[in-house]
Amino acid sequence: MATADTIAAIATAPGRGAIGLLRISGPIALEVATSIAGSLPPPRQAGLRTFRDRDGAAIDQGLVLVFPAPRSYTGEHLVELQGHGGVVLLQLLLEAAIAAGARMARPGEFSERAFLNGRLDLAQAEAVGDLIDAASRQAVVAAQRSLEGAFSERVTALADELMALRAWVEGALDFSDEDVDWLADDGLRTRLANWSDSLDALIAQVGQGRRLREGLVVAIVGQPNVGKSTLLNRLAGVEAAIVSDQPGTTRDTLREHLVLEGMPITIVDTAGLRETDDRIEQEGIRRSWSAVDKAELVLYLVDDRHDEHPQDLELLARLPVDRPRIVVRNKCDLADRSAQRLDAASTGIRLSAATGEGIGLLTTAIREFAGLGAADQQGSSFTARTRHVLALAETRRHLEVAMRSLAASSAAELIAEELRLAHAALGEITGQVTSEDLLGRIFASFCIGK
Ligand SMILES: Nc1nc2c(c(=O)[nH]1)N(C=O)[C@@H](CNc1ccc(C(=O)N[C@@H](CCC(=O)O)C(=O)O)cc1)CN2
Ligand SMILES: Nc1nc2c(ncn2[C@@H]2O[C@H](COP(=O)(O)OP(=O)(O)OP(=O)(O)O)[C@@H](O)[C@H]2O)c(=O)[nH]1
Ligand SMILES: [Mg+2]
Repeated sequence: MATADTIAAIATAPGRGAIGLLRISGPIALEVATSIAGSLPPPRQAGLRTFRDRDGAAIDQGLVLVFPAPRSYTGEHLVELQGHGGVVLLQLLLEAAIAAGARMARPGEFSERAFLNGRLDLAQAEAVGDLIDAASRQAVVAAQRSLEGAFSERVTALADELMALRAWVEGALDFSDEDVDWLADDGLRTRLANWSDSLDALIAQVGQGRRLREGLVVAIVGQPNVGKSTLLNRLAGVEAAIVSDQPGTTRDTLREHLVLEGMPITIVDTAGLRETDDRIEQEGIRRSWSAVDKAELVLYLVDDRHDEHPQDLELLARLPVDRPRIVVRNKCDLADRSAQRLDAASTGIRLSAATGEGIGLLTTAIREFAGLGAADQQGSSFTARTRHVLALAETRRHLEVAMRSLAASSAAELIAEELRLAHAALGEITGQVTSEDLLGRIFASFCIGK
């Protein structure tokens, strides 16, 4: 694929640094670099050169690295000028490259070219972005697995199998005159069912990968004074929220971003839920319910000393029915153990936000909810994005229609069409099937120079 433009960008983070990198890619990259560095070292060997700005003034001494097409990151001629990390200096280098015929690269344009030239598929290119954004060691390891192709391989394997199934069904179409009832054969049904199982396994894994990347929003709610703000502070490890023994302390919702055993999560502390005449507190409580609406998981806090409080049962019933929740029985340090009340029967996780006792149980429960399992099972996943989750869901929908049509002995045309659509949805993940619009959206979120 020929790209007419030669692009240039500063590839190191903005601001001063030890080293700064100008990246140039495209048909005249070597000429552009020569005009700045005077001469080029042999391919893939660093050479020390004096860099000159557009007016010919020597401005830096740096290393030059040449990757002739097609063995480069982008698949095009690519040159790196590795200078000192000065803000003005790098700007002058960029201007010199532009004066020599390059243009400024758009964000992600190097990776986009790598994709267009077949050096990376789309899921791998996205993994480059995920790697840069990774907020935990686990997310780094997962993104690296996607970058090396672990996710793409699974998608491609599924797509290849689906291709074979489509050939089967389309074969039935071709021979429909001959009264051979290919589709009545149980073989197709079995293979579709098996394929569906593999798809489900991938969907589960991709759900975990998305969590690693995009995190989880968790709201802490409950009656006043049960210790919601104390729990937020405990999980965040800082005194983010005001704590007091006065019910109704928290008014505004308070958000803390944290990484819980490798998983990015946003915890929202809320105003305690109760009937009140105080206008400000009423507004706070309205915000609590709105936080519940936005949360993927609700931690419903109760005071462990109070047996099934009618108010709590009523409030729990007011949570949206499909909203996942964990009942947390706080202040277990104060609860009377000798009484052996309903402990065995009562549900929920017992902990003390004040002392930290039992917090590990909560962390584990949150991880399990997110589908991430115990912390020691790390590294079996890869990163994935909402886009991938949606594409797999679309694949699944078409597959279901196809399977239902098959069971109902519908026309082979119908089944073939649904399988074709399933295949197309799957192909969007690796970029076998794409639109300009999709590419634009994906690469625009990258850094300049990436
Ligand atoms: N200086 C520098 N460091 C960097 C990068 C870079 O572009 N420049 N990278 C930027 O992402 C990452 C490394 N990833 C890279 C991936 C592929 C190729 C590349 O040139 N591939 C060619 C040749 C491979 C080879 O030398 O054997 C190819 O695949 O054909 C370069 C860097 C991180 N570190
Ligand atoms: N002993 C003990 N005290 C706790 C525990 N958690 C919270 N407290 C105390 O309970 C009181 C209320 O705590 P908060 O965290 O402010 O309660 P809240 O649920 O945020 O209350 P509102 O903001 O009013 O809704 C404070 O005095 C805390 O120190 C706990 O686990 N054990
Ligand atoms: Mg509070």
